[in-house]
Amino acid sequence: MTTPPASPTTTGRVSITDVSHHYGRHQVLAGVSLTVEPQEVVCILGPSGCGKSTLLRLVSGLETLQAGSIAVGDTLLAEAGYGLPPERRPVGMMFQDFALFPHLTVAGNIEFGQQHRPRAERRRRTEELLAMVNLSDYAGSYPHMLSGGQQQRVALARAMARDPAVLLLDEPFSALDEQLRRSVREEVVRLIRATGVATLVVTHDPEEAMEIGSRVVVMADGRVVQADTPRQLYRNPANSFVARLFGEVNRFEATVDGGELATPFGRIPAPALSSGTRVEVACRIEDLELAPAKRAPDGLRVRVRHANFLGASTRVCLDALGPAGEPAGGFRSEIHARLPGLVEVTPGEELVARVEPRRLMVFPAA
Ligand SMILES: Nc1ncnc2c1ncn2[C@@H]1O[C@H](COP(=O)(O)OP(=O)(O)OP(=O)(O)O)[C@@H](O)[C@H]1O
Repeated sequence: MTTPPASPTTTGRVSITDVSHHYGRHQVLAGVSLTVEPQEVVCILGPSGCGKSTLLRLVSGLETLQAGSIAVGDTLLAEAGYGLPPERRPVGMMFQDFALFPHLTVAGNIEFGQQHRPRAERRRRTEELLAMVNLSDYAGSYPHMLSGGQQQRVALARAMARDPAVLLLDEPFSALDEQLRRSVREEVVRLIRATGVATLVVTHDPEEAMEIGSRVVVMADGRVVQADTPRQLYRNPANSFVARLFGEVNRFEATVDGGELATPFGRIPAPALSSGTRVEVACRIEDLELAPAKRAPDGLRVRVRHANFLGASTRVCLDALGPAGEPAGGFRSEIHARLPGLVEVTPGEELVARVEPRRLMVFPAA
């Protein structure tokens, strides 16, 4: 007999507090804390091996918690030495490969895990979920008869079948081809938001994280590096790693001198840093403006190496020049700009590059 969920009414904020985890002597999570509010979709973003899936497995109960605590509202799911069994946690999980049962129909897949419910109620809930994911006509079909996007929606309905307070999605769209991914992603996120369940999505795709997460938790080496809105992560990254995760940047070295930094794009104030501090100055390549040298006396002199038209934008590769037109020293001389639409430039052409000072990002030197 299957045990019922902790409580069908369990709800509230998901709190992951100071969670650490080792596999043998290999530490994969080191003091991770994060929260997800009801109705919030939070993405966990980070490179392969940084511990994202392990964190989801700890929340679902597939892995035993070694340190820290995990709770939903007032219900403790796990702490060191204690863990609710997975089937009693108010958690729904959807995996990268959908993991549908091939021998069960669509309705059978969605009914699975609802054994604690009386038969009539199970049927009713399955019908509701089929309608929610727009697959009522496919109740008797088998998974192999459905498209990738339809299978994904069945997997979502199955994850929702026990009315979870928390939905965990592990790389949910990576098995879909590029064309399908965007439309399925929009549809699934719309459905999730409509249900109002607190949702954690693991991805290694920054664009996907920005598109679906109201907040994004960036992880590296088992730690949270920054947890913020997509806009903050893009405009105010905590360090150079986060800056580069969300797009290409030009990076320069600089040294603080009398409360100011001399950058290739002019001097900027750095009142909080003492003289002699070495820093990295970075700017997004789309924040660079290019102008003909004659019309713009101020700025960084650059010479076009080559340009690539990419449809929505043109990416221009440039050499930074010193005041007398020689290749500039003191920082990497190759820089890039991404300009909207088609931009006609000629290799060898000299231009002036400018960046609004507020768009320059300053980080500790690596
Ligand atoms: N059951 C296990 N036993 C031993 N080591 C494991 C186990 N599961 C994961 N690891 C290791 O722990 C680290 C973190 O794995 P995890 O799957 O959590 O990372 P991830 O960020 O989800 O990576 P990916 O994006 O590649 O899925 C990796 O180095 C992995 O090899």
